Amino acid sequence: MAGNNRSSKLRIVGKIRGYTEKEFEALDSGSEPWITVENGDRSTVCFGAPSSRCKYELDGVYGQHEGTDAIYCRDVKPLVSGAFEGQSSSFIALGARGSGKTNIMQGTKEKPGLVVLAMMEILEKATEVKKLVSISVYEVVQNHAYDVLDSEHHEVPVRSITEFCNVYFIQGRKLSKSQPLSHKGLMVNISSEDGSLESKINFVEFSGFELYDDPYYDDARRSLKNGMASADRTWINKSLYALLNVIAAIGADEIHVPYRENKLTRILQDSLGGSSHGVLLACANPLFCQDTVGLFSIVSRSFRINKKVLIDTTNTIRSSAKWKALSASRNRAVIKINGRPGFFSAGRKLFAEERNCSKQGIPQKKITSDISSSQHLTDDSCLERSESESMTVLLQDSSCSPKSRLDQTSQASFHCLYDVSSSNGGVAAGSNAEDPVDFVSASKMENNDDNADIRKQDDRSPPLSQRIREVCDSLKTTLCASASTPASTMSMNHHRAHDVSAVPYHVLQFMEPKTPCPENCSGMSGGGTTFRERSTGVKNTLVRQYLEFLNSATKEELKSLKVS
Ligand SMILES: Nc1ncnc2c1ncn2[C@@H]1O[C@H](COP(=O)(O)OP(=O)(O)OP(=O)(O)O)[C@@H](O)[C@H]1O
Repeated sequence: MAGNNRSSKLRIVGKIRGYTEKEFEALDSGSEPWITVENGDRSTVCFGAPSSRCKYELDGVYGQHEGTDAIYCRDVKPLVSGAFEGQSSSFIALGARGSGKTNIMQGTKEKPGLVVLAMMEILEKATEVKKLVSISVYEVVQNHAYDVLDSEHHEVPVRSITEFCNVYFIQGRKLSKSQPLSHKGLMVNISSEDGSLESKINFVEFSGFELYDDPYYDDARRSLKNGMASADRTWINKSLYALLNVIAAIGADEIHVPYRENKLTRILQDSLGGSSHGVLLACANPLFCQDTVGLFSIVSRSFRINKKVLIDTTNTIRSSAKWKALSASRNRAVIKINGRPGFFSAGRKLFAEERNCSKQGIPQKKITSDISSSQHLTDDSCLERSESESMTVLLQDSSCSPKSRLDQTSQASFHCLYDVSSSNGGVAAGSNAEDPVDFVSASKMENNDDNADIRKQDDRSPPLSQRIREVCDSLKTTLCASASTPASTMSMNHHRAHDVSAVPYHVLQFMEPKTPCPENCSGMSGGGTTFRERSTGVKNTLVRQYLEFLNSATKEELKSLKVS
């Protein structure tokens, strides 16, 4: 595999599984393969017959005949080397059911998988440089994390590959067999001799999924006797979207990365994004499988977002004022739509379109060609949408430009109020260390105490109601200060100015002086701004802030708003 040689911290690659004997026997001689790797750059995967090819570009695609060794050398070895330089990382294999994930990750006795190959090298290097290696094996089922090995100590030290295989395969498999539909994770911790953690590598085998619930498709899934229950399909698909949202946010260099939306992404938080490296391996069934097309369509979208950011960086567009303004406003737009990057909803739209096609009985060939055309449409429209959202926020921002001291105060407060990326649970991509969620805490989360998130959030930053009160206090102080100056005193009714400092905030924001200002007072009221103008400006800003807050606040935030 050649593929793209991008210097990205996140690589998105594909692997086409080889045929099983049964599949090979069932193939018509001379029939075209359903999925192929394009010969040229080896980074494009093609679905369907040559006439109606649907293509997706990734960082690289491993063909059917390329083994686990090839994936190891190109995509896992650098992560292992990085781990001994303090670089944490994640390797995530995902794909539809029966797409060969287990075979790639765990392998067989004869052909060891990526996990075993990596552990061999890690243990060898650790002995050389005198580091300690310990592992945690976990499963995520229904958004609950379980420690497979040792629920008390969470980490089991390993010194040799035999020891590792005993712990991982013999002990681990006993339990994992009872949970066939789960995300299986192996966390390898590398510590110094004094026991301090230096880096970790996460290997995740994502649960096999079924994106489509239509029995219309005569695809590979039919060979699986047990269909997936809809409850399982729901939680697995939800976590797939959560993971891809995180990948897309990292790829797009968003400030807010929605790690907290899912247990798995929380566990991976300190080894995915920020300064950590990551590889996403999309596994493909070699026979027709609509889920595989769906997966490649969404991962290639993440790839393009990532690539676009890299191109922008090269062209130094990102240093331009326009880019900065757009980027900053887009981040606020992202916060505004509940922390979900806007572009990802385009993915959902695509799925909805595909699903509708299938329900209407449109043949598969038609659907695949529709996918390729609608893909471009959704991509463009999602960018447009994102930018128009950005512009809305930009307009909102420009409307509170600092004309006077009062407005400056309110603008600062506006940013303070809306800078919720951290209080919302999001962690800036470059600051993972701020709030590490290691497996210890993940297993504690088994209790599924959703309020814990909110409480933790409260520990780190003051509640929103407190911030609003701060805004109110600073406004009152400013109003009082301007009221106490002789010019201001002349420009307004003294009695009213006195009252202003005493009225509660929720009354103050809707209050406006009823007595018209004398015509000559504008020259005396500082900066040519009358009290009425300032008051109206303050009122508008506050009303806008309040409406924004009421529209986006959670139930808990609304409850905490009670004015004491
Ligand atoms: N490279 C390969 N060549 C031939 N057969 C393979 C290859 N990889 C996997 N298989 C076969 O394909 C089938 C599915 O593989 P595997 O169990 O690894 O898929 P999976 O994605 O882990 O499935 P699930 O999500 O259901 O757990 C198995 O029968 C396996 O033996």
